[in-house]
Amino acid sequence: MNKANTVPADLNRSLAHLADVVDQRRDAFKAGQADPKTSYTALLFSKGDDGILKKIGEEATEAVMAAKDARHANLAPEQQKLLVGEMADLWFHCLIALSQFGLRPEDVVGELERRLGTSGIEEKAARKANGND
Ligand SMILES: N=c1c2ncn([C@@H]3O[C@H](COP(=O)(O)OP(=O)(O)OP(=O)(O)O)[C@@H](O)[C@H]3O)c2ncn1[C@@H]1O[C@H](COP(=O)(O)O)[C@@H](O)[C@H]1O
Repeated sequence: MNKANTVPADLNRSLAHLADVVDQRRDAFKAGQADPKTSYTALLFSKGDDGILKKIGEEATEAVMAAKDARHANLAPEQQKLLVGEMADLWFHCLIALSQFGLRPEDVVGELERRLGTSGIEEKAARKANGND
């Protein structure tokens, strides 16, 4: 996995492009211009907060199960491919949730970039010291 032909030239741009599609579907659904019968994204938005969040739980569980299967199969390529598919489903449904709450993948990537270089151990210790944990 992770060979050149499977890695987008620009991960941020790919995520932003997909988020644009999702946001357009969200707005079209609200305007009555996207049909849940023909658009899976519109179908998710028709389910509201609870339906969207429930789907994230389902997809996360499916990703965990695929990871367990991949480990059991000694990371055989076919199982790795299934795991990538489940992770892609999970990321996609997270993009739907971000859109539902008026957020963008750029917000998440920005937060991850902000954290770059800060050890999670140090960050947690600082939170505890500040009484925020
Ligand atoms: N990236 C995705 C994408 N990834 C996953 N999925 C869908 O997410 C669903 C995953 O659900 P499950 O694994 O639970 O399987 P399921 O049986 O279909 O779902 P349930 O019946 O269990 O609810 C599948 O129906 C996939 O087709 C996606 N659907 C859409 N997109 C993107 O969104 C764009 C707009 O899609 P539409 O709104 O459908 O036109 C597309 O062009 C794609 O770029």
